Amino acid sequence: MVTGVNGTNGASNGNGNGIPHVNGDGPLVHRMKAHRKQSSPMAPDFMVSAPGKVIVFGEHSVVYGKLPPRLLLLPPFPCDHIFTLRLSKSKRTVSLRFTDIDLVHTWNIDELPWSTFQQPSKKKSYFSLVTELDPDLVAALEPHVDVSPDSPEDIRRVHRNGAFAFLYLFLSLGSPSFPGCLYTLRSTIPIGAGLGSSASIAVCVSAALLIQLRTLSGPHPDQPPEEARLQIERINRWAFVYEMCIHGNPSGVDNTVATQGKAVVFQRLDYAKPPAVKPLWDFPELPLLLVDTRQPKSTAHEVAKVGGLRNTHPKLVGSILDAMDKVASSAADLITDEEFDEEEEESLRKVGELMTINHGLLVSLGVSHPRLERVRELVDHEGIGWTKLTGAGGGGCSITLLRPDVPRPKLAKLEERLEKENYAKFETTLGGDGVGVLWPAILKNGTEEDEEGGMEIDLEKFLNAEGTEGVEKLVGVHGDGGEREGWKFWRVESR
Ligand SMILES: Nc1ncnc2c1ncn2[C@@H]1O[C@H](COP(=O)(O)OP(=O)(O)OP(=O)(O)O)[C@@H](O)[C@H]1O
Ligand SMILES: C[C@@](O)(CCO)CC(=O)[O-]
Repeated sequence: MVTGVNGTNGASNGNGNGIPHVNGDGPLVHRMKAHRKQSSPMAPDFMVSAPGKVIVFGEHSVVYGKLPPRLLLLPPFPCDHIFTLRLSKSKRTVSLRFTDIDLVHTWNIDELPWSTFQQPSKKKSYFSLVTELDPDLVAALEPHVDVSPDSPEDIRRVHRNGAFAFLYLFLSLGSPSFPGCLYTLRSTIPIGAGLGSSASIAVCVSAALLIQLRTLSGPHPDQPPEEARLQIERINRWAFVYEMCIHGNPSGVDNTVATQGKAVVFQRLDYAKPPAVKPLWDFPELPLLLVDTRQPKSTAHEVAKVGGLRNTHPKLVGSILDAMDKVASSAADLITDEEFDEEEEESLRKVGELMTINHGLLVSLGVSHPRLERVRELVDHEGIGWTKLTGAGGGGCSITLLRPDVPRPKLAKLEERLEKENYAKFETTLGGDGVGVLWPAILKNGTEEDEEGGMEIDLEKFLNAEGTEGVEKLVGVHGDGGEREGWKFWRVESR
């Protein structure tokens, strides 16, 4: 949930503990449980967080919407965190601070191409379903997105993408009277590792802007599930637009799972309609080892590569994509079968075999990488599980389903080998919450300040937190003892 802290604008009720009035969904009254101290001038309005994801089956084939395209996903922690700080009304600037990629840029709000975005034929509403980027809007942003012209080409391109995606949403949703703002992001998800870092940011930016527009009333404890679902849908629609700016032709699966959380089966049959998303409440706790090759890759590049191969060999690639769909649907049937038991060798072996087949098909599409093949080789050599790449491939991460009886020394040997060869291993909690809001940005995080209502997370603390661990410790959604008091989530359904 999003929280208004500053009290300098309409989003706050004057005490800093109010929630904005809501367009369409009726007003929401929510009071902070804890007594609040005076806000510091560095305090942000609110924080938004969204998780990354692990694709267990169906990457790439999902882009082509085959029947039945089914994809199993698990969103893991860690999370992204976006922070927004509202400046004084007299400041007519919008600033973006993407610290992980050293992108800091400020635009003068009055110099942005509002006239193009506000034309009646172009203007979108906060609930619009946008399925392609408008070339006129893209062209209008062109003079504003080359924010690091003196940087090396690769950095320049990443900064350009970030600036472009942010401005596309900012100008589509905002208006020339939008107040001056600073958006600061720190992420605990490795970039370009196949764990959905871009989708997580897409969801954070979308949620933050929609909250600022006061188009979302939640999350709040008494929210009816239909209302929560509608709001999640709005966030997801605009997150998809952000993903289109970064990736060109995304399926929408990454932003969907980052918005909704949990494990889901995702289907996109028709791009003109929202995707069908089925949460899997009882997704088994599979013993997965997640390994990062530390080989950077680009989803846009890998998706374009498969597209090129499909154009050259339409029938052949078509049948490979069909086979991948069949693997994904077989896995969905298997895992949701009453007989499935994640502690039993037979059940795990069947899922493992499907992973091996899925990986082989991905290899045939050319989206593996020697460092991914090396992980598979090491795991196969020790005979301790089944491995596949996850996400777009071309580097990034692999997942290994471990056999139930793997002797500890064998696993330790593998981990030692991986470390020597510069791989990173992830411990993750899978199937967690989706987008969350901290409003106001006050959190009980195990310090003495908890007794006084919690610690106010100001921008300085946020920027100075050391590394991923520091960010997690300061503002992480989950503290050591479970969910942190403060963060709120849209609950789309109960079991
Ligand atoms: N922490 C971050 N700060 C700013 N931009 C980021 C950050 N993380 C990712 N991005 C944006 O997302 C792009 C990487 O997205 P990409 O889809 O290639 O990787 P991914 O989302 O981690 O992987 P996958 O799509 O396979 O899950 C970067 O080039 C950058 O534009
Ligand atoms: C490769 C892909 O299927 C998953 C990337 O995480 C692309 C997409 O679905 O947009």
